[in-house]
Amino acid sequence: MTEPFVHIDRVSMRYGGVEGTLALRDASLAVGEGEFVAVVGPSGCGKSTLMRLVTGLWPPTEGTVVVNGREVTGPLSIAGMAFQNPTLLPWRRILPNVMLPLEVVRPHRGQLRAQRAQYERKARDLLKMVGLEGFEDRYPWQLSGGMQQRASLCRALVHDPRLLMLDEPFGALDVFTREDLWDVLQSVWMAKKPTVILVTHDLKEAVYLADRVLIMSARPGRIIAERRVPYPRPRRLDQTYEAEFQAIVHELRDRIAEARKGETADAR
Ligand SMILES: Nc1ncnc2c1ncn2[C@@H]1O[C@H](COP(=O)(O)OP(=O)(O)OP(=O)(O)O)[C@@H](O)[C@H]1O
Repeated sequence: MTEPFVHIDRVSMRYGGVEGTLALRDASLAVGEGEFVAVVGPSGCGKSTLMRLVTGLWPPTEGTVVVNGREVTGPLSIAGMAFQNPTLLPWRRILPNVMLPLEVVRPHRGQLRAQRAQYERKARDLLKMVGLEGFEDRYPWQLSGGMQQRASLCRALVHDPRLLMLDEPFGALDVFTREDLWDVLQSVWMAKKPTVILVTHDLKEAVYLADRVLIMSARPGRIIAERRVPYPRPRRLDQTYEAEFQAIVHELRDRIAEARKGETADAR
């Protein structure tokens, strides 16, 4: 088997010193290059913690995280990220907010001055794709929460990251916007094939988007099971109403319910 693009190997994470909260224990996970995985599990089981370790925002207490053949020891520049709360800079208009990674991430930051028009076109195309054409010159506070979230997604994608880390990016959106953005994400994935790790509470979303759904135990979290999703792409929203699709969603729900029962004496 080829090396996984993301390899989390027996990682534990304790916040706040030896007496602190054990968020992950002995968690392992391998994701192939270009694969789309979703991570689901009971609330508080350590999903966001897992994301922070992969992106290098926190170091693990034990174990290793390797991305693209290198151990992660600090913030990862090849990753695009989007979270549940849009984190746009309030003093910047939408277009420069979306273009921010191009100012920060190599090799783009060295090329930005020479290729500004091209980069700007790309940012505008993404904004158009998510339905924000005409809002490029607005400030974040002039947009609804859902619109800000779309802009955040554009910012996560603008530098064509090889790794896309999405932590509940659609959690706060209404169902129609959410489903629109699933298809935006699906199209981007089909076009560019980034490796994607998506944390979500929405099991339908997980099954619709991922190649593989990973199920975490209750805290201290680790991956306890996985479910492959057999459908070729592009997937269509009407498939989500089919019996087989719904059976997969139910199977995941049952497994998470079981994981919650194991919630635990074990949590320290
Ligand atoms: N910065 C922190 N300091 C201390 N404890 C933390 C910190 N971040 C998370 N925790 C604790 O670690 C555990 C796992 O949190 P985490 O946010 O990773 O879970 P989650 O699965 O993403 O939760 P949810 O499903 O509710 O979003 C929780 O008990 C949480 O309180």
